[in-house]
Amino acid sequence: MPDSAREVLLSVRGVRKSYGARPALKGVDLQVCAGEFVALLGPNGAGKSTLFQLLTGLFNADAGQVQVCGHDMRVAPVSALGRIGVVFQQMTLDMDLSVEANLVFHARLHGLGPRLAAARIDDALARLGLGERRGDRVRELSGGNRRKVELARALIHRPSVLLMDEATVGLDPASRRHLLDEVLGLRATGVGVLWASHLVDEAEAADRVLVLHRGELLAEGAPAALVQASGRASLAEAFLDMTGAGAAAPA
Ligand SMILES: Nc1ncnc2c1ncn2[C@@H]1O[C@H](COP(=O)(O)OP(=O)(O)OP(=O)(O)O)[C@@H](O)[C@H]1O
Repeated sequence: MPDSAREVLLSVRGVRKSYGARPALKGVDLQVCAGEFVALLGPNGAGKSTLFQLLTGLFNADAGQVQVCGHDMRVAPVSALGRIGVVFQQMTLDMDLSVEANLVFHARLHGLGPRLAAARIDDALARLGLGERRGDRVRELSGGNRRKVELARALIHRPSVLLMDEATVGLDPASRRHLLDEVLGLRATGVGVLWASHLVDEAEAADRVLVLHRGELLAEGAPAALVQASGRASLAEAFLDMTGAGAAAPA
């Protein structure tokens, strides 16, 4: 369970979604609190992307409720979405625009004035070690640096909740580690993170792990607690027991 002393930033209750007759989410409940890193671990087809689409307002759930900082996604979508930053599984930068132009575009979408946008872009690029690359077209960057730019973009409006959907897919081990460490470091700023992955090692440092399988949450707890409850030696083995998935190690 989440720490009851912390503010709940993201609340999902009883969320259901089907594609035709096929259920993708069968009544999911979860919370993410301020300064918390929650790993949503699930094999392919578990329903992670469907959940993220609901959380980002791309479509509505068949039933249930999503609230961001107290704003209901159905009733007040603009307020709810304004508190969210997201990095989707598929890259969504404009490859032919520069790093800076991509960030400026997004800052304007969020209503940031030119001065504030410039200051935040300077700050983000410096922190991510991309200051020298600001004028480069995204097409010229490595996969790891593209993901860093997406992270900078997701944070430009200072969201309360950061959603990361399989954000390390296709990255080499060092780039995966850098991105994960960068996001783990956001806890100190009070941002609540929901990190979806099928890679167990990415969940090892989470405050809580949620195991999603075939549209249902099978387990929830700190990594060590899940391992202990499973009677297995590692989180990877516990996850394999629960899901039967061959997802313990990165591809
Ligand atoms: N647009 C769609 N139409 C029909 N079925 C879909 C659609 N999108 C997802 N599904 C099905 O819903 C279930 C959940 O899929 P989803 O993509 O949300 O899972 P996931 O955990 O993100 O998996 P992956 O890591 O493979 O993307 C799967 O059975 C999938 O086949």
